[in-house]
Amino acid sequence: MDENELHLSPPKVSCAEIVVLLLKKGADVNSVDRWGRTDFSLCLNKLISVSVQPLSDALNFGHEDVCKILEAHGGYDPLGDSDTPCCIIGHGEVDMKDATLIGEGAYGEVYLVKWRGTEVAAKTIRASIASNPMVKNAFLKELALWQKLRHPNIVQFLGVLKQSDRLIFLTEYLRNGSLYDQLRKKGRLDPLTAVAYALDIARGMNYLHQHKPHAIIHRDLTPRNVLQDEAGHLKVTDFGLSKIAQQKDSYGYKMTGGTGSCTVYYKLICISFSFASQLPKHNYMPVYLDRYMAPEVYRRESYGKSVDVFSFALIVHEMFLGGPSNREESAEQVADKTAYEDYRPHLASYIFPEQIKTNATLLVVLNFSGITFCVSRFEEK
Ligand SMILES: Nc1ncnc2c1ncn2[C@@H]1O[C@H](COP(=O)(O)OP(=O)(O)OP(=O)(O)O)[C@@H](O)[C@H]1O
Repeated sequence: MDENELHLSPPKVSCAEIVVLLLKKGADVNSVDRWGRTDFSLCLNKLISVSVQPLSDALNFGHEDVCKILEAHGGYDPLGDSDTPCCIIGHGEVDMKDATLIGEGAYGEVYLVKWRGTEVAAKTIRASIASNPMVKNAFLKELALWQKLRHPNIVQFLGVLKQSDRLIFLTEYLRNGSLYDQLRKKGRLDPLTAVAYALDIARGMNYLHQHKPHAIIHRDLTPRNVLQDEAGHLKVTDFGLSKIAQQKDSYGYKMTGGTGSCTVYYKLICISFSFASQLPKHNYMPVYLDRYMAPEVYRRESYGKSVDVFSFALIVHEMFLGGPSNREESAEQVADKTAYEDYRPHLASYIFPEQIKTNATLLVVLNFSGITFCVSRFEEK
């Protein structure tokens, strides 16, 4: 099928026509994707690919007609301000033959390498992903946005390694590995450590959410994407890269059940950086299902920054609990129950630290960090 056309039974309707129609119906211009998909065109889901920000997506795929319509209606490209190309590091500067393998994720392997006398992490992107020019382009745009960010709780991006055959980028190296590894080894964290970690993550996320001119939504905040430096501080990494996974789906990659090891809750501790309902919404269809996914994402509804708040709350819960309460269930089962049965993992009062329940200074500390936190009533069982 020509990707410019959707075969509705009959007649054929072009994407541009659908977009115009939906805008007339009052659809939010930043929620209509290049396929004309909005909340109320979900019936088209089976026919269409999925996208994140409509205008960036349309630009990426060269749908000029759709771009014009979206721009005329005030659509924006959150990546538009990242025109600055990624900092390129000459391949002679890093010897990949001397690289030590640190780990492997969905996109490729991660190595420890030396660059300018410093240990840094080199993330390789599988050739099967990077060899597609459109996907590579989208990836580089994301990296260009990342390269502009500077925050003590955001992993520092350093540059893209000039390699003809592969896509490799360098970030700072965090010696203590991921929060996921730590939780797996140690289990439940002591309350003060958990609070300190929560603040680190929240500060990093708050910085992303306050990014101007448009908020950066992580979409894939999990303990695997939170790394720890030698001093014990946590830093958030890999934001925005979940979009690339999404691209993978369009090219026939396998949807996985997710590797997330944990589960969690939402109502018990409701921690919000901001008033989620007032935030801009986007459509996003996840490829990797995981236990941290907000119900609206799983249900393919419009979403905003609050999806990260959901994942964040789950991580906080897990730090107190030490692991998922329903390990026996698959990520998909958990996501399904959360989205459609209003399931929220239980946090028993004997697990929930007394200090957190009663200690008013916690709220002061949280507010002091400039983040609006709201710790809701703890549900006793
Ligand atoms: N900058 C870094 N410094 C130190 N270790 C890192 C760094 N980035 C990644 N790692 C390690 O490499 C492993 C693989 O990372 P990667 O980001 O590729 O995948 P992941 O986050 O574990 O999973 P997924 O790709 O599904 O998100 C991580 O578990 C982490 O331990």
